[in-house]
Amino acid sequence: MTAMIELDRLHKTFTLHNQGGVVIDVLSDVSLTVAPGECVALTGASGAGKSTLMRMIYGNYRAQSGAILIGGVDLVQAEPREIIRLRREVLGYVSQFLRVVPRVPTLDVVAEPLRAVGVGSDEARTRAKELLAQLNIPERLWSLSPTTFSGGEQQRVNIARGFAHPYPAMLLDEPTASLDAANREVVLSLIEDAKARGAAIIGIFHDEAARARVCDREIDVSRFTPARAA
Ligand SMILES: Nc1ncnc2c1ncn2[C@@H]1O[C@H](COP(=O)(O)OP(=O)(O)OP(=O)(O)O)[C@@H](O)[C@H]1O
Repeated sequence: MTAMIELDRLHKTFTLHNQGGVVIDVLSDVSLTVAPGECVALTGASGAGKSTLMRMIYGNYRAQSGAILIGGVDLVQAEPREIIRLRREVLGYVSQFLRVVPRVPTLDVVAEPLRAVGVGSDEARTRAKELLAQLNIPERLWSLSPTTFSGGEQQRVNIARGFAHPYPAMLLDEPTASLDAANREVVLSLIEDAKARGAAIIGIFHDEAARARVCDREIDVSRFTPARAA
């Protein structure tokens, strides 16, 4: 099957302009493919480069060389406009933290990614309600902005939002961290559903049991870490 996500000989350095222009070699020669329906876990010690790699795949960090193909579009070469389109239609990102927009009701926060791809208001809200109910957000909170919600409630709203649109490619950054057992189970089944409909997923999971259950392969990112001078 053709890959949905394909990383080809990526190289990433950071230049510390405020520290004498020191160049840190973080990742080199990263090649990796993820097929539709497959979930790959990034592992490796703290500082190995897992978050850096995720941020590169989402287009937040620019690679020095190599290619990041998402559904055939190379993010390394793409114009900002193209990256925005890709994030809206193709590439989802779910972190543990919600970026709260003040005054927008929770229901609309969750429905928004669907509205953005042209889904009608009623259908988008129906899907949002379904996800909020699944993630045990009490109905009395749906019309309120999540600004004042607890950390756990915000995390679950963020997950609902992240899974509203069926992205063909998804990046998951610790999606089960600090959830209770029941909600963790809901998130794992959302991931399984996404795989079943053909999503290609890359994730960071410190939760080993979660990783073992939903991931098909593990990639230890330290294999891409250039030997660093002491
Ligand atoms: N913006 C940045 N500027 C300079 N160096 C950075 C930057 N971001 C990350 N690094 C360096 O890149 C290396 C990899 O960091 P990264 O956060 O990707 O690791 P990680 O594997 O996600 O670690 P953890 O499991 O602790 O989150 C570290 O040595 C870090 O200091």
